[in-house]
Amino acid sequence: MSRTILAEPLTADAFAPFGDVLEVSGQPDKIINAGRCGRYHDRARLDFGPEGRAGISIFESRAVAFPVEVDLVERHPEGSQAFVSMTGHAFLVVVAPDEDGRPGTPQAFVAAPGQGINFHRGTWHGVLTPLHEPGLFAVVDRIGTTANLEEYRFETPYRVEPGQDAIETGPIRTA
Ligand SMILES: NC(=O)N[C@@H](O)C(=O)O
Ligand code: NI
Repeated sequence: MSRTILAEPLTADAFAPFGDVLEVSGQPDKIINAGRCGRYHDRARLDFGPEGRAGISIFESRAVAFPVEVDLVERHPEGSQAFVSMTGHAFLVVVAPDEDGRPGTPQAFVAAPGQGINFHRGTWHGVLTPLHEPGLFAVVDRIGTTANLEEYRFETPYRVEPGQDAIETGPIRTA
């Protein structure tokens, strides 16, 4: 028996309690490269703790298809974690509020092509979940000597279905 949640489109406002959405939004903060490039400057709150350092790892993960069963979430108590698709495909993001040290009811979002995410330190989240192959991502997170990982397994899994507005199209297409 599982409980169903609907994945909604990822927006900065809806995701704000959990982290940052990495996307082109508003006007660029700086125009650089001889006017050819807009820089959307410093758009995520990164945190690697006093003992850790920033690292970029490459994740090559198998893609999944809806409905997606979520029976496990995790969090990183010592640092933030960012997922940046290297193929421009959509991916599923599952987060949950903390309720006295345990995850509450999860929320699911579909990150559209052109969106990445950065979980703030300690945010309960599902693991990297690509929706299209290849599931190739750059992951910016804490490198350190501790595990920096707390996992929680739900007694009853959640079944994530796409909400009607969730965007799943393939790679970003230039105009
Ligand atoms: N464990 C690991 O490196 N990845 C997870 O943290 C994840 O969120 O995918
Ligand atoms: Ni993680």
